[in-house]
Amino acid sequence: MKFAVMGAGALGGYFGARLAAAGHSVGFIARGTHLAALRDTGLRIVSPLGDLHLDRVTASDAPADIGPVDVVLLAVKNGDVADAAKAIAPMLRDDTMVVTVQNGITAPEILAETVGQHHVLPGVARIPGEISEPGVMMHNSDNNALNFGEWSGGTSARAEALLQAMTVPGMTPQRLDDIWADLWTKFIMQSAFSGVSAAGRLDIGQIRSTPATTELFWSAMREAEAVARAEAAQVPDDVLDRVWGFMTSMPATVRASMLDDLRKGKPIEVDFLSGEIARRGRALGIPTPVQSTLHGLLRPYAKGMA
Ligand SMILES: NC(=O)C1=CN([C@@H]2O[C@H](COP(=O)(O)OP(=O)(O)OC[C@H]3O[C@@H](n4cnc5c(N)ncnc54)[C@H](OP(=O)(O)O)[C@@H]3O)[C@@H](O)[C@H]2O)C=CC1
Ligand SMILES: CC(C)(CO)C(=O)C(=O)O
Repeated sequence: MKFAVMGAGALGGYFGARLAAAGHSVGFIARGTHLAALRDTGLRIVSPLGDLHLDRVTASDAPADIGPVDVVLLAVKNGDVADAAKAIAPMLRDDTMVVTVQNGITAPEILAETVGQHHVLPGVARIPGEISEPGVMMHNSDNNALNFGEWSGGTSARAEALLQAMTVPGMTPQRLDDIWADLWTKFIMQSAFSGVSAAGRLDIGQIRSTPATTELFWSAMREAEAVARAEAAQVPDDVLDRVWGFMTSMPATVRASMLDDLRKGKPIEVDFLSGEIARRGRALGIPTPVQSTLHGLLRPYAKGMA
């Protein structure tokens, strides 16, 4: 299949590199010093699942240079989704699939407003990592899940073909019948994790080993779960235990991607995580004091400090 990665950062770089190494055609859309490094020295993945160096990649800041593709992996941060949705027009045919990976619940809707819902396959990624220096993606655990599904549920020939194409070494794709349930499950987790990790400058090990901080994390999750259920999200009855199981399975040094962004002075996704839970809670009449506090503490950094 012919892929394009819109936003070849941590996730886009990782998945795009694995797909390219397996023989797929992959065009990377990047910018700034990272694009310069991709052009000069290629893309390097440092990963417990095996390092990879692609010394030549097709990289540009202009989607027209890549042209129409079968699949666009939309891997920009939430705050860039609306602009990226407009920018990818030259890479779309009528039947191009656009897969999202953003934390939170709003990216598929924002994307669909511009490109149309029929293009969009909402996705959920569980893969801790960051761009550690231009041209280098550091993968911080062996989690590499990319779940996706059809917007309206069930399956389709195109979703099955995509699953097959993405089943390559270093990737664990899964097609789900109800991708929205997984988006909400991750949203419950990530609103709590990113808020506590970033506000407290804490990695996952510190959150797990400090009872008061563990309780804070659970309180934030309970608020997010209440909002999810009021929104009729079909999350499992034991969603919080499942999330905690995932939290305890990750290496102690993993921290939320939002903490990495905060430390780099980059924009952070707080409006799309704790802020979105608090906003929906207000609309639904559900109290969200912990999520609102996390949002308030982090909101000053939403646009970054760089
Ligand atoms: N990192 C992680 O551990 C995880 C992240 N996620 C989610 O995945 C999404 C992507 O995160 P992540 O990979 O960390 O983000 P990154 O910041 O590493 O990657 C996004 C990249 O897209 C680039 N970009 C944005 N807009 C454009 C544009 N118009 N043209 C060219 N390049 C562009 C950014 O450039 P620039 O840096 O200049 O802005 C950046 O290099 C987020 O929504 C996050 O919530 C989900 C699971 C795990
Ligand atoms: C929890 C983690 C690292 C795992 O995917 C994540 O999604 C993030 O911090 O953005």
